Amino acid sequence: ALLARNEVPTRLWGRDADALAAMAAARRNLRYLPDLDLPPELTYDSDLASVLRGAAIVLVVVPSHAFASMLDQMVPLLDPDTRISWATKGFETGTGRFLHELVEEKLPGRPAAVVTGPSFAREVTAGLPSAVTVHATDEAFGKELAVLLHAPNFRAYTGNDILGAELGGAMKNVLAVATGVADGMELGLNARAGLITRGMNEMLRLGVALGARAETLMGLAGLGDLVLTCTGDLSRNRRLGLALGRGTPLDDAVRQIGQVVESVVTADEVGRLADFHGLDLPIAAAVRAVLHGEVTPAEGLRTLMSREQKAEYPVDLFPGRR
Ligand SMILES: NC(=O)C1=CN([C@@H]2O[C@H](COP(=O)(O)OP(=O)(O)OC[C@H]3O[C@@H](n4cnc5c(N)ncnc54)[C@H](OP(=O)(O)O)[C@@H]3O)[C@@H](O)[C@H]2O)C=CC1
Ligand SMILES: O=C(CO)COP(=O)(O)O
Repeated sequence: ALLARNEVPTRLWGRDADALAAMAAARRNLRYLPDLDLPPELTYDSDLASVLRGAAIVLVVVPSHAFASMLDQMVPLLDPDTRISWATKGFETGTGRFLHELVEEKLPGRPAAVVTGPSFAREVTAGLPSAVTVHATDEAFGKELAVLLHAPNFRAYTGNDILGAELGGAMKNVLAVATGVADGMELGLNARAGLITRGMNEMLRLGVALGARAETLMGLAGLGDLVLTCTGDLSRNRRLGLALGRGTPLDDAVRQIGQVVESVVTADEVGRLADFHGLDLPIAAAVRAVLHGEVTPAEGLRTLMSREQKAEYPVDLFPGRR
């Protein structure tokens, strides 16, 4: 909708031809955003080959668990000079691989970019002010995509730390569950701020271990999206936490939300990455244990609160930088 409003010729593909036809007729996304008008310039096509033919840029926004299979469907159909971008937040399910690693494996050398940052789809579609960031493997492509997205009420920044940008967007979903649980248990505003800040500490420590830049994680892709998702009730991941904190079983909570809740798979992948790098990330681990039903939210909280006292940053994250 944003691109079409910017007069960028935009074709929307989806796997459900009937849903697309209904969207085209109503000019509304009847299932997910039924009350918001979509721009008349947006076109719809359920044939993947025809929608990809001649496309200058593809923007993939399927859930992370579907990203690899979506790429596999697209690769044989893509023109050689089509550039690829995504707004998906998460890792390859089961391996902890970053999505840019999948793109590089399946489309080696192809310019690639992630669009990420604090941006609830509902608010962007409604034209409310938002700011995101575009991190790309190719500087010219990142700038071009940011220009296409940039609008009077939509700021698109650029960067070249694709790993950091992806990590921030994936990890904030797990941390949003933690703050949601605390709020669902009515633990108060101090608990919420403490969890957001100590969650940021976990994002920074994992990010630095993986080679991300701290600035990326302190920017829109990390802190910005963390604050949004931990505090905004439009967040599905926060709402999952709220429901768990109030005692709703996981399956019921996911069913009631009725959309993708990325943390359910991302929590495992964050655990996998943390283990691989020998890192102790207690909030992310507690979320994972709650999601697996290994502990109740109350037990998870007790474990977090009874950890040993220590320095806020026991290890210097940036040795030599003062
Ligand atoms: N919503 C938001 O505010 C934001 C979301 N994101 C990220 O975007 C991604 C998608 O989120 P969102 O759109 O909100 O999720 P939704 O659950 O609202 O929609 C997911 C869409 O992906 C489709 N889909 C699911 N599996 C497949 C598949 N295997 N092949 C093709 N299409 C598939 C679904 O189709 P169907 O309807 O037929 O099930 C649906 O249209 C996530 O990674 C999320 O973190 C990023 C920024 C903001
Ligand atoms: O990523 C988002 C906003 O930036 C959407 O968050 P949820 O997936 O938690 O709804």
